[in-house]
Amino acid sequence: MAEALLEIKDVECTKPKGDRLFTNVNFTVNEGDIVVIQGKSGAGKSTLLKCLAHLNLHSGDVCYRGRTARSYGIPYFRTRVMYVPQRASLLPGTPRDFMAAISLFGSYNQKSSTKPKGLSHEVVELAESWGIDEELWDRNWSNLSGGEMQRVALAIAVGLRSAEVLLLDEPTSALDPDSSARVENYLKSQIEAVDSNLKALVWVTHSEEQGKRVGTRFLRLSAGGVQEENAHLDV
Ligand SMILES: Nc1ncnc2c1ncn2[C@@H]1O[C@H](COP(=O)(O)OP(=O)(O)OP(=O)(O)O)[C@@H](O)[C@H]1O
Repeated sequence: MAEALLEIKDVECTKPKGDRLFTNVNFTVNEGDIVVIQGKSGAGKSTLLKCLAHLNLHSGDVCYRGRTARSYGIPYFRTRVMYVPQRASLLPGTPRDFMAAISLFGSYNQKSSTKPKGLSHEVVELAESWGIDEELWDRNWSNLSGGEMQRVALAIAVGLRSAEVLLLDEPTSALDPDSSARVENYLKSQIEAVDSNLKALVWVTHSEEQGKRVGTRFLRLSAGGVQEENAHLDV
């Protein structure tokens, strides 16, 4: 049986005003999984991803390879279980600044002999293969289009090769169908490749078609928790 990468146990989250958003969220993410999460608008899908990355207050446990985030140290944990936001426009500075900052966590794959400095080129090349000109790395995030932001943020998340699980929040919502297909195919190929650092994806999407194309498992989030379905859900 595949090793559990993430175990989510009794996760519950309340809104800032105290109303409960969701409770009783339990599921496991295994190597090779592309877990598609769907649910009504406002159900808390983005919030759930942030809880999994320890970016949002919650109760319950999220264990990565059998250990809590605190036992690893939260910054390190976040480089292994990495949240990729739908919009990176609120980040300060440029994508190049951001990549340098997260490289400083020293979280690149310890098994690899490649240092973060060398990885930068790989990240830029990956983004280039998705149509991102190198000039964009030195523009402020706020001056990139939505689709450019998404591709740059994804290229950093994948190309740094520190993450084993990516938490993808509608990662291609601003992309045209061709760009979206390129990103989907690349991510799927990474999960299928035996030598890839990337082992699983948790993917929030509103697109039924995209869910069918990428998903290996399907969860629906509601206030009472997540429901796993054998086949793709109709939204
Ligand atoms: N910082 C915040 N302050 C107050 N309320 C918030 C905050 N963040 C999220 N919410 C509320 O929590 C609920 C869940 O939001 P969330 O973005 O997680 O839902 P979602 O399922 O991802 O929605 P969508 O499908 O529309 O993107 C919404 O009612 C939202 O207004």
